[in-house]
Amino acid sequence: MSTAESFPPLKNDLLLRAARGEKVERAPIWIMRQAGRYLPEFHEVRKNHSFFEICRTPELACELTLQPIDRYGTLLDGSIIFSDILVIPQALGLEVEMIAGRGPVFNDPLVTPDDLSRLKKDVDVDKELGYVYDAITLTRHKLEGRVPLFGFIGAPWTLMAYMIEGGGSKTLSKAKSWLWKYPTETHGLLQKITDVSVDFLVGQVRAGAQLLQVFDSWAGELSPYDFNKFSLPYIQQISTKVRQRLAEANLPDVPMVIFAKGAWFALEDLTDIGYNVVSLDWTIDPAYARKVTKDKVVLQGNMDPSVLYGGDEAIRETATRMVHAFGKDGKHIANLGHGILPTVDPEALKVYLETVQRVSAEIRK
Ligand SMILES: Cc1c2[nH]c(c1CCC(=O)O)Cc1[nH]c(c(CCC(=O)O)c1C)Cc1[nH]c(c(CCC(=O)O)c1C)Cc1[nH]c(c(C)c1CCC(=O)O)C2
Repeated sequence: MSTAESFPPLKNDLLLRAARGEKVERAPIWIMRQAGRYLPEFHEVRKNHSFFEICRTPELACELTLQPIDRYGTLLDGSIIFSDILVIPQALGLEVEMIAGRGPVFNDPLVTPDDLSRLKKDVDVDKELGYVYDAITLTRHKLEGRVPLFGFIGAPWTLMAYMIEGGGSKTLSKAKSWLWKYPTETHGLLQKITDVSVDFLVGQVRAGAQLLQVFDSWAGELSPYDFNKFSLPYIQQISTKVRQRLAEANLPDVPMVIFAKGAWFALEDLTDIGYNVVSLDWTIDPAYARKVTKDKVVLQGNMDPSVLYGGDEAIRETATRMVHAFGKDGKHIANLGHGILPTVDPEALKVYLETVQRVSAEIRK
């Protein structure tokens, strides 16, 4: 395997500097789901391969990771490895398929704690998910240092919810019923996912990931009380243990980002659990977030992804307002408040990227 020393030198380190909380010349920008279905070049590749086949083929995962970087050039300051949060449930032994029009579907989701015996006992994460590491290493080379590369995972609560619901769900009532009916088994499952996640994130850094993001996409479905009990302790463990393990292995102490979608109530707690960056969805006002987080973390986000359907003028106006709201003193990584939607015009995203870069440079002069 390649060592960090053998990767091409980084030419644009704006995202890394901003994530560490340094004062930078303008807000860096990248977009959640920037490699995906809104790009015609994505569909060109996708029509010949299933989704998880792409994830498991490092050359294809690399090609898709690079598509937005090739298209937008210097308008993007970061990349994220093409993969999915559901590779961990797969590594634990569950079968997941991506069905057109429906999204992810588990063939045999967990129904009661008896089903936990179907999960693998000792998961050799490096063996099961080595294909992600290979994709990361290859991509670091092919990026040629243009921008840094994110690795990622789904948070334990979000993954547990998928494993029980068996796919998307409006209410998460099946997964939530576990919290109260089977609290002991729930904590056991969350711990198991956490342990695998720690190994997996360390492996991603060893393979070349320069930042890490944890997606707790379903955080906002929990009450504050249940979030504190069933999500927060595990995402905290992840940052603490990953940093310990990176130090022990002499690997770089990479910046970590937490995105707990919908969990506005947790904003203050999220500043104290070992993450450098807290990612905000669009329902949180940037000035409010700055006040609550007391400048302890870098903030990421947060334009409503649907504004990209609103025409160039609305995009410019909203993006400008957002950049001003996060302030000229920095500590902001621009993004959307959630992933870019699949039917957005790629030219609309370009307007957003251009506006953010221009306005944020202007106000910091
Ligand atoms: C919840 C979640 C998933 N996956 C992910 C999350 C967390 C982020 C979020 O909250 O949106 C994370 C993810 N999924 C994908 C990436 C790749 C990198 C990138 O952001 O560019 C990342 C970071 C590719 C993907 N993951 C998926 C696609 C589309 C697959 C296809 O071609 O059909 C892509 C490009 C499929 C996927 N994967 C998942 C769902 C619910 C779906 C279907 C619906 C949807 O796309 O939003 C699970």
